[in-house]
Amino acid sequence: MARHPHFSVDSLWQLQRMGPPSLCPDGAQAVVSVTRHDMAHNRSHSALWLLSTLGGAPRALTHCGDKDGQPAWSPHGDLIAFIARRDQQGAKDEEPQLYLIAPDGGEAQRAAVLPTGVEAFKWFPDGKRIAFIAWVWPDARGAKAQALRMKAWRERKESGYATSEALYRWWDHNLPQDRVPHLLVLDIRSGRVRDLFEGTPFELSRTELDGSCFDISPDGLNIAFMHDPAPHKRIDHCHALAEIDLRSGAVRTLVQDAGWHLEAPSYSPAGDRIAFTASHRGLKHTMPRQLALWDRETATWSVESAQWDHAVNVPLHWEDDGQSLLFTAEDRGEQPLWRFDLPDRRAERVQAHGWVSSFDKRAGTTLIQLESVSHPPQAWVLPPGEPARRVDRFNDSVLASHPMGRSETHTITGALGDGVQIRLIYPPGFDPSQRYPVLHLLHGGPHSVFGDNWHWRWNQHVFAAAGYVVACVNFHGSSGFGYAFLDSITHRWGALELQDIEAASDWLLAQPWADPQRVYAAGGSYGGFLVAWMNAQVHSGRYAAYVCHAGCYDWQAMYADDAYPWHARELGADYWVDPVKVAAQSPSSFAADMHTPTLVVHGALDYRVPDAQGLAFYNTLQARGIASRLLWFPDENHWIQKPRNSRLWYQELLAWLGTHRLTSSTGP
Ligand SMILES: CSCC[C@H](NC=O)C(=O)N[C@@H](Cc1ccccc1)C(=O)O
Repeated sequence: MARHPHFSVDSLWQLQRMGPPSLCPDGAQAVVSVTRHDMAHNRSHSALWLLSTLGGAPRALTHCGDKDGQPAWSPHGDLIAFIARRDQQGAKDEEPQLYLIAPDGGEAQRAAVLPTGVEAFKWFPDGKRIAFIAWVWPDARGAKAQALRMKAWRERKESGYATSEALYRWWDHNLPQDRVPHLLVLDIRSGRVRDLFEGTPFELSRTELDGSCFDISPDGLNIAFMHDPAPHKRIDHCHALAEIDLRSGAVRTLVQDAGWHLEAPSYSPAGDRIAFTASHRGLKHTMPRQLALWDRETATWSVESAQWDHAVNVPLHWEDDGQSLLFTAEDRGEQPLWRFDLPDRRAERVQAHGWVSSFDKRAGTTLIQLESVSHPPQAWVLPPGEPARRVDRFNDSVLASHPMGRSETHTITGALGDGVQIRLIYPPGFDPSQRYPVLHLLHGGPHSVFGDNWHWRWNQHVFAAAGYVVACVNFHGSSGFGYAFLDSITHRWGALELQDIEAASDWLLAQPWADPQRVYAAGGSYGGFLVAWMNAQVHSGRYAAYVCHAGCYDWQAMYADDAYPWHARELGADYWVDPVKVAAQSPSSFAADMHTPTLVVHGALDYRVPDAQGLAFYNTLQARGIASRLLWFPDENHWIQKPRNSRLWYQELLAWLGTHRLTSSTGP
């Protein structure tokens, strides 16, 4: 029998990545964007595909585009709109544009030429108009004036960026200089565009610019949106909900409360209520998103899920009867789809197990994208009263020909005597009578999780197939284990997490298969902070080597990041108020105690954890004569996203780990 090669970074990049689905009105088909990668040419290509929920084979819908994304089926089913940057009809798009295509064939047509491009959009219920988000110059009136400003901007010879804003960059890009995100409406037949915020001080959230930041009422007469009501925008401001009357253009505030951050408005089927998420930032920065409702008749709002210890994800999807809502929410390393029943304020799982990354529901048909630690998102239809049925086959042959090891979870006793979950991923053909190296992968956030979900960047199976038992500890501060667990690390970053990781290492080292000379830890961002922290806090000879990817090293210097207004709420103080408290949580303060070989990785375009953090850490290790290596990418951000850079990343990590083991002189 032929032996299949193990899963590797090359097999990872052979897998196709499916975007969120949009169902047609009768639920018989869904459209998705599917991205394929070309390792040889270091390129990616996205096209639209149709999936039948009734049993037919998937069908490619677009062929000419290169980056066709965010498809949405029109309310009458006759068209699919999507966003693309194309070279067609004698014009090359300078900015992403809206395209329309008939689901049964033909090629897509540009819906209009939108000078400032389009970020996200939604169909009006009449199927004749589309509301979309674009970054516009607020002082320029009309499409012609915007086009002139855009042309002048593109042709300028200076590259300097000048701003007086507090919020001017986000993750990996500068926000467009002097432009703000507005909501516009395109009339498809006439091509006319109206800027709903023109001449007003309103703008959408500068950082959460997707279709969930606004919603169109079922009668098409109003649009509800979230926005920062303060004139000087900051990421730590609480957002309010407002509604614009499309006939008069008048905007009225629906809910505004300095303590509550409000997001993702969604009209009920009758339009009489708006569901949204609310988190009480006035109390704590870490407060979870709860489900809330605004009532038109009484003009009052209420939190509906206060007694349910889960953080509600967006989007919120109303069931047709207006009595319940669908959304996803994490639960102990899973992320099921839930139905929240409004009359008795109770949540029940719609999908029993696993990790639902996105979903849609039309005409009684529910389509979910279900992933696990061992496969990327797959499309499943959930027929009422019947077992779930898979409706795509995108990656089956690649996965079938690259066997993976099994995975399981254990609960150990961690800091404060609490139960802490470890997810283990074993090498293929794992034999417990043999010895294996152990690799901790530490997640970022800190308020996120290594759940039963697929990872493109920290793919556990690539490491497991190279021979490591991979251990993912969901340390204190992780999401999905209740609010007390999530908030327990606030103002003392590093302390409890380290106890959990160390307890997990004790547990792992007690297993007969664990090689005590080959225990490693690697992590990105907050996970990178943790490995830098471990390097100073854990005694020599415990871990053979570390990998610190985009790690936070010095919380004072981290003020160069785009999230600086959040620091004090997590660390307990700003550095000028209590420098000792901030320094006590910074790995840089303990550089003299570091001793373990470390690979430092950083991308120069990372604005969340600027690369000066990684460079300072690496230079310190070099200056101190500790074995270290730097992998620096001039063209990557917080994440390594290009196929060839990703391959180099995995190769460097595996080579680094492979060359380090403890000897009798170094430990254990
Ligand atoms: C809680 S503040 C950090 C927010 C954020 N969380 C979402 O992932 C984040 O970017 N975390 C970084 C690490 C970091 C922590 C604090 C300030 C800047 C960056 C991560 O991705 O781990």
